[in-house]
Amino acid sequence: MRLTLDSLHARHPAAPKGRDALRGINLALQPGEQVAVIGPSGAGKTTLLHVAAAALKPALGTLQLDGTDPWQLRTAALQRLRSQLFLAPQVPPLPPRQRVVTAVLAGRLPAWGLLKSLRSLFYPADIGGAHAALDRFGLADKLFARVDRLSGGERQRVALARALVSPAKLWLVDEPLSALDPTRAETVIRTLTAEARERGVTMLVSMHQVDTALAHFSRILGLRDGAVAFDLPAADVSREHLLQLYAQHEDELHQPLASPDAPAAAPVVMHCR
Ligand SMILES: Nc1ncnc2c1ncn2[C@@H]1O[C@H](COP(=O)(O)OP(=O)(O)OP(=O)(O)O)[C@@H](O)[C@H]1O
Repeated sequence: MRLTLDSLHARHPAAPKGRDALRGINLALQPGEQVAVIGPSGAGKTTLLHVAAAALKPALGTLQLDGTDPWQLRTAALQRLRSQLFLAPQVPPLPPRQRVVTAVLAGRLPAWGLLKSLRSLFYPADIGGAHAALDRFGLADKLFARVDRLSGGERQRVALARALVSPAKLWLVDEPLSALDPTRAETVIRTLTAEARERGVTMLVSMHQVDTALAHFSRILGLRDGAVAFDLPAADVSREHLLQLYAQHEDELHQPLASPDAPAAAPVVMHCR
């Protein structure tokens, strides 16, 4: 799916009279493109994903999905378009007593009719599909576990497994690694990018892990104060770009950037006694 934002402004719904959280964003993603959004806390990353998912109406400017402005559509057409969008929030709102299999198959609901969807709540309709999706995120053994018995990181991965069973053509993923340890985070981001590539899905992912974003995405969007600070191939993002993007928020750069002039770290010497 092609995603286009043109001179777009948006406000947080809880602050309708406040300052715009997004200010004059111009952005275009081609079908199948994968872009990481980085920037300090409060930069507008989550707001951008919500606007792109047609969950938050722009205050000014336009959003287009495959050339259509969703906010010009009638309700039924808007619902159809939304079924092609998958928004994975940072904290997935999973019903606590639900089984994991049902939570994953909720991703399939837009492709099913009402009757099949209701039936699947009691008799999961595609257990094999849910199992395969969970397996990609190392959670196959949790298929019948209750959601409230999962850790925060496991819940986050269940929410991502939903994307794999959904019919969506645009994935908007908000900080998918925030509850994961570094090794797990590496596996998850590899899986997510590979699956999106295989399906030809367009993907916009917000991240705080700058080094992971640079390693796994070919295009990086730097957001600061609701505006695009840079939109560059990952290979062109320099230390200076990152220092400017995170100025006064240096603590948010998970791994402090080594100065190019700094001497290489001394090798660790282990002494045997
Ligand atoms: N609950 C809220 N009530 C009012 N305004 C909010 C709220 N949440 C966010 N905002 C406004 O929207 C702006 C953008 O917030 P947003 O959540 O999009 O940023 P973010 O880059 O995703 O931050 P983080 O990395 O901390 O999740 C904030 O700077 C703030 O002005």
